[in-house]
Amino acid sequence: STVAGKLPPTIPLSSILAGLAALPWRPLPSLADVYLLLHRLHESFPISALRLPLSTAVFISDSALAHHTLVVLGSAVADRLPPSAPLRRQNIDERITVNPHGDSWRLLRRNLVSGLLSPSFVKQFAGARRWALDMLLARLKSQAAEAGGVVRLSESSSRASYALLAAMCFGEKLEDKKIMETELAIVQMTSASVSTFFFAFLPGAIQQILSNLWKAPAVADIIVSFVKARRRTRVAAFRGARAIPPACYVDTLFDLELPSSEREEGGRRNLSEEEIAALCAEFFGAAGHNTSIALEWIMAEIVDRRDVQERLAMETELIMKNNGDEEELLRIPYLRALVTEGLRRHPPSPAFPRYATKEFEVGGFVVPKGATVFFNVASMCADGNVWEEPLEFRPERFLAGGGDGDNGGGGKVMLFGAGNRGCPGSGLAVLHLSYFVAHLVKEFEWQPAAAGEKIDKSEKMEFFMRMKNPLRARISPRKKKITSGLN
Ligand code: HEM
Repeated sequence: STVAGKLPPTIPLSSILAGLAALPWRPLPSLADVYLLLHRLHESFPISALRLPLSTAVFISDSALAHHTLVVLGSAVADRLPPSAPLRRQNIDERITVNPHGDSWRLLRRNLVSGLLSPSFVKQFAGARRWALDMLLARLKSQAAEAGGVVRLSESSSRASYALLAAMCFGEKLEDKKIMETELAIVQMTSASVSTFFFAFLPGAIQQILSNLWKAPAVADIIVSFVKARRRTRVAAFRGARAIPPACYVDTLFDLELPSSEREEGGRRNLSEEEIAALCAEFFGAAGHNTSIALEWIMAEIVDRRDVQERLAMETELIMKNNGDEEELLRIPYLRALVTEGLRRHPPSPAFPRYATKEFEVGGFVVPKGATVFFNVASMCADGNVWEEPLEFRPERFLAGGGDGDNGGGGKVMLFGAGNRGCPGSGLAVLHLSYFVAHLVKEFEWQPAAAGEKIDKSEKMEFFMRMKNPLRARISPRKKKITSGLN
């Protein structure tokens, strides 16, 4: 039945044109353009709609409305927009991020959450984290030695982040060249899905024509080859009668059974190697770049903040005295506040889409069934009605008594989405960020590359919001401050 009420206001064409005029020109607007446009328009429009010929896009830029929609009305937006025809041809439909709310989605998500992301599994990878960190520190030291103390963090940090994820995914510490190739493959797959995002809004027949003209790249061979290699290792172990418990993401996927197609009703089936590779690619895509981009932003914010670095180094050092295991690291309130504030100030995913599976009402407006609902995270994080001085980087706001709540913003931060489809990897992301930030600051003192230089914090929207000019900073070994008298 129809809910009484009206559709959210449409942003006037004049405002959209003014916003578009300010964007770089492209023949087809990309997802990135939508994000940028939204960000510029959010203040006047906490909720708005754009009627397209075949569907409606709704944009929510207000945290209270977003929270209500995702958490209270959750089931109304429990799906994401189905992939467009050209992307469907890749035979990679079984993915957590895009599967409709149903059995396959539930099984795949549960497999990830209760497998790879479970506390015991995560703990198992402490060695891999140390290995990736050592790789990062070594690269930074050699860069600094070559360039008079100056480093560029982004390349090294994304390599370390991919190395760690590859270890979690394939159970193997890959050599540098293979990590680089994996990273490249994921970047290519991600940009293909970004550039075809708008296909999904076109009529089916046009999508079909486009899918004949343009073929989305299949899952990269390199990822399929890692899956096959892992299968061989497992078969060899079984032959040797060694029962091996699942040790990485791929292992859990080999063992998983999904409901099978209509042909064998009620039956179950295992995933094919290509499907497993697609799920691995999804894991890298969801976890890789945004973590390393967030790390770069956090470091950019603290390069010229000696006070922040010293406080963190001091608190970390005190904890490290007691063994310094990762669980202790996560209990340092200042570190947690710093990471959360970094994510708030520079959310790597500035918006995320959902799909309205039924008509619903929010903020006095009606969102029609079939609408794509975009949650505009960047606007919520920069909302002056919610945050005191939102453009300032102030970790203290997330400490008890800090004014903005001591529990990650008390529901005000939507960094990881919310509700039953919210990001399942938020804990892992925060762990990895805390781990890298704490060690980078414990190991080095960070300063602008040239004395007195201001860090350029301009943004550049690709699939993620990254630094337009990658961070360059000067590092030197940190001198220990804590004297024995403090212990
Ligand atoms: C800084 C890092 C990260 C950010 C900012 C981030 C952000 C997000 C956001 C905004 C969503 C959409 C949530 C929603 O619709 O409510 C999402 C979904 C998702 N994220 Fe993350 N994420 C991060 C790291 C990770 C990691 C480390 C993983 C590892 C497994 C991961 C896996 C996923 C998956 C599988 C989904 C889809 C969930 C579903 O549709 O059921 N993310 N993420």
